[in-house]
Formats: sequence, C-alpha cells, structure tokens
Amino acid sequence: MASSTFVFTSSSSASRHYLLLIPPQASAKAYTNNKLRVSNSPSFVLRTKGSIHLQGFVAMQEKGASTLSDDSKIKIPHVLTVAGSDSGAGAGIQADLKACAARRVYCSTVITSVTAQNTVGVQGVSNVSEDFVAEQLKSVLSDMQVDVVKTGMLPSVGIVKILCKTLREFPVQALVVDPVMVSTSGDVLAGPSILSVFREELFPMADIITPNLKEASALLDGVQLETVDDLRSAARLLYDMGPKNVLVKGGDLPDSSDAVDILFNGDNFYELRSPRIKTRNTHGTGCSLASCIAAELAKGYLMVSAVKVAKRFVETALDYSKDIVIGNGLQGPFDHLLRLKGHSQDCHGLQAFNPSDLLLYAVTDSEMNKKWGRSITDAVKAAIEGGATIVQLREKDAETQDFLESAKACLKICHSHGVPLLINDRIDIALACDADGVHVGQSDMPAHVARTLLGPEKIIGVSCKTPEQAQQAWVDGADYIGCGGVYPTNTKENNITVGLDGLKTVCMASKLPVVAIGGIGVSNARIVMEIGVPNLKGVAVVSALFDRECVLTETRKLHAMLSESNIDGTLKKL
Ligand SMILES: Cc1ncc(COP(=O)(O)OP(=O)(O)O)c(N)n1
Ligand SMILES: Cc1nc(C(=O)O)sc1CCOP(=O)(O)O
Ligand SMILES: [Mg+2]
Repeated sequence: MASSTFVFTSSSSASRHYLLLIPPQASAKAYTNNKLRVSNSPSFVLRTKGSIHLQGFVAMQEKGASTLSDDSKIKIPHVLTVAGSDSGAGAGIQADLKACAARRVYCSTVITSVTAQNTVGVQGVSNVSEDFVAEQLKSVLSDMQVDVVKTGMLPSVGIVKILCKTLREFPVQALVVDPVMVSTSGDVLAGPSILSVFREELFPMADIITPNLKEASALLDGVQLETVDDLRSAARLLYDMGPKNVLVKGGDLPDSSDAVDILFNGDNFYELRSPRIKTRNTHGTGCSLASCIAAELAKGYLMVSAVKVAKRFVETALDYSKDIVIGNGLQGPFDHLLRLKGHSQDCHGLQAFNPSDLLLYAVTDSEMNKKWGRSITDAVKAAIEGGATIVQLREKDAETQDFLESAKACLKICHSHGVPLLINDRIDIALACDADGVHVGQSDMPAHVARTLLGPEKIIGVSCKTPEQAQQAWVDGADYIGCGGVYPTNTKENNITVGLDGLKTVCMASKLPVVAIGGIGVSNARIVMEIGVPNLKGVAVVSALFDRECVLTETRKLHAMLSESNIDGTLKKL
C-alpha cells in the first residue's frame, strides 16, 4: 500500500523526532478533539494540545505534546467486541475475550444479549435493552482508545442502529462484522428483520464481514451455496452491499476435504484453504476467527495478512483441542490458549517448584552418553531409578530435532516418576516439549527474558559465581541458583573454580535455594553439604553419574550418601 511519510517533532522533547509511515486513508481518520489516530500504526497514537497538520512536515504547536509511544507508556492494541454472552463460554463474548488474549490484544466488551447456552444448544436468551447497550458503548468508546470494533450477536434492529450511530460519533480504525444469525447448534440468534439494517446501515461501515455459508445465503435471500464458485459469487454480491472486504467461510461446504474460505476485496479473490480438522470441538470458531482478524488489524496488519493469521490461529487451536471433552452435546468448545491439555495431563504435582528437589540433581552430557553407547533416555531412566530428584538435559552437541525428540521422551519418563525435567540453555526446546523449566548461565538467555517466555510456573535456574549474580538472579525471577565450580572439572572447559568458600559466600548472599556444581561425586558430596548454610539444598552432578559404566549404581551410591546426611536438619532421610 502506498504511504506518505511525516516527521513529527515535539516541542516538549526537541531531541525526539517521530517518523511515521501513514497510509493515505489516515487523513480521513484524523479526528477532532485534538486527537490524531494514525490508521494502521496503532503503536503511534499521538495526543496533542495544539493543532495538527496532516500535510508534509507536522509540528506540534504547543508545549506538552506527548505520545503514548514514549518508553514509559505502551499503547496496547485494543479490540472492543459487541456481542452476546455464551454461558458455556465456547462462543460469543467469552470466545472473543479468549481469542484476543491468545493474540495478545486488549479486549473490552459490550454485551448485547445474555444466552443460557451449553454444548447441547441454546436454552434461553435475554436481550440487553437498547439504552443499556448504548450506555456500555459510550462508557468504553468515550474513555478507551479502541482500535477495532468487532461485532457478533446483534439481536435487534434497534441495537444495530445504536451501534452505527455510536460508531459515527466515535470512529475507530476498523470495523469487523461477524453477521451472527444462527448458532452452531442451529438456534436463531437474530431474526430475518435484521437483514435489511445489516445491508443498509452496518455493512457499508464495515471493513470486513465474515458470514458463514448459512449467513451468506440468508443475506442473499436464500440463494443456494454449494461450490467454491458459489462462494465467489456470494462474496461479490455481498461486497456490493458496501463492506470493504468480504470473507465467506466455506467450512460447511459439502464434499470438500479442505476448509475453503473466499476473501474478496473488490479487486482480488483469495482462496484460503486448509485441511479440515475432524473434531466435535468447533463451537465458537466463527466468533474466534472474527476476533482474531480484529486483533491482527488492531496490531496494524493489513487485511489479507490479518485473515490469514486468524485462519491459521483457529486451525491450530482446533487441531490442539480435537480430543478434549467439555460438555455432553454435539459441539464442544476449543482451547484458544492451547493450555488445557497440558494441565490435565500433567497433574504429577510438578506445578510448584520444591527446593528439596535439588538434592540429587542429575545433569546429562551428550558426549558421555555417546562414549558409553547409551541413549539419553536410558541415561535418564537409570539416574531416576537410582534416586535423582531432578534432571537437566545438557545436550551441547545434539541436533535440534534429536534434542526435541529425546526431551519429549525424557519428559514422559521423568513425569511418570514425579521428577522435574529442566533443559539446559535451550528455551526453544523447553517451550516445544513443555519441559518443567530451564537452566541458564551468565552468557545464555537472560533469566528475566526466559521468565517472560516461559511464564510464571516454569522452573528457572541460573548459574552464579558471585553474590552480585545471585542478587540479580533473584531480581530476574529465578527459582534457584547453580553455584560452582566447587571443585575443578573436566566436564566444562575453562570453568572458574570458586571452591567451598566461594560457594558459601554465594549461598549467604542468595535469597534463592542453591545447588552446588563442579567436580562433585560420592567422595566429596558430604563435605560440600556440610558447609553449614541452610539454603544449600543439594549437589548437581555430571561425570560422577554419567561418565561411569553403570549410571544406576553410581546414582544409588550418591543418593544413599546424601540421604544419610542430615546437616543442620536441612537434609532428611529419604
Ligand atoms: C545446576 C547447574 N548449574 C550450573 C550450570 C552451568 O550453566 P552454564 O554456566 O550456562 O554452563 P553450561 O552448562 O551451559 O555449559 C548448569 N548447567 N547446571
Ligand atoms: C555444567 C557445569 N557448570 C559448572 C559451573 O561451575 O557452573 S561446572 C559444570 C560441570 C559439572 O560437571 P561435573 O559434575 O562432571 O564436574
Ligand atoms: Mg548455559
């Protein structure tokens, strides 16, 4: 798309220049009230107290001009959904909220109707009064910077008219209309009286409408839609009703192994195909798709990209959710956040980090496994059987695909024994296999970034050799510290040895539990554990377990030794 370049200079911070690329239609979106909203650039929303010129160079005239894209102020893409509530939370407002959350966009809500609904069908509908819909719309739009409005169930002509009037008063960057008429269970959510106000008032304001086959057919006075060519013709006829884009969803097309949707923007047709996912859990796909399109538009994506991303998002969520069971009806909801299965399958009491898990910390080594001709899984199995209380996969030489496959297999083994599995260095592998956490060093991914990527529940360990690093690890949101090398080691090249004194100093400075590492084995583990600091919780060991003929025997020996110790009451007999 062609765009014009403007340079904004703020007199209040003369050193700052804002270079914005503004699509041509942005000029039509310049508002009164001293507020300029830049279409397709939602991260640059400027508030000014002075005048704005949209030609050439723009100078903010008065002191105090500020921008929400200042470092300290982050403009969040914002979708307002105007739709009905689904008590079963598969569709409607609830689906919209989840889709926007999954796409990382803020979502506010105007509720038009409250439905009593589940996976069997719609048992009741109570529409919200037109005045109260108007009040909700005004509350949100007069205060919050909404980028995109998405509509779902609009149960009366009056509500549609109020929406159109309010949008003229409070224009937004884009309007996504999902012309909801019939629920997936076949229940009518908006009667035929709505058709004319859709066609005459709402559609001409829309940036995109997203009817399914039944809705497209109803909007075209009952025309039969049975082939992809029919979808194209329908898209063209609906486009003539005024929206800038039409997406006709062909999910219900008979005789098609693919899910085919047609997007038409007045110039081009886009045929969007994806394999049909066999699942009962399709309730709310229409709402979610439209919300996701709105979310991507709010982020600044162009329409074709927004639709493609949205379609891929829904497919991914459907595929992930194809086996989940919620409700007894024919059509179940799906999991927008791709989190439910992991939780329900992963109930091994591993959710919370337990510092006592650090007692016998087994760290694998790809070279040692190769040398002794064993697979990672065999090594891990033996260590766990011998008494390892936590396992770290430290596979420095493994190819990514091999590493991922081994990690998945090891995760199963660990979880079947209630033992957490951490991944050394590789956040991507940890994410991909949903490991329990990661261990990172001072030159790896910073712990605070790992925390952002992995979320609050995963375990994060950080290698520290100094009190300052220990302090930082705590600030960064780590769960434990690995401190070493306590003794010289051949396992890690050029490793600095901190000795027992260094270990003690770090432990005393650390608010986190500590595991000692480096040159530790049966012969010296007791001495290490006897340094007398309560937050030293165990020993991490590589070669003393894995550079040995029998991993099981060595782990048992070390486990027995640690179990016999009861230093300051911190170690208990296992
Ligand atoms: C428990 C534990 N402590 C320290 C380390 C070392 O991590 P790092 O410094 O990142 O070095 P590498 O292991 O990546 O070579 C560890 N892995 N585990
Ligand atoms: C991986 C690692 N990190 C260390 C640190 O000092 O942070 S020492 C080390 C190697 C530990 O292997 P072994 O038990 O064979 O000595
Ligand atoms: Mg590392």
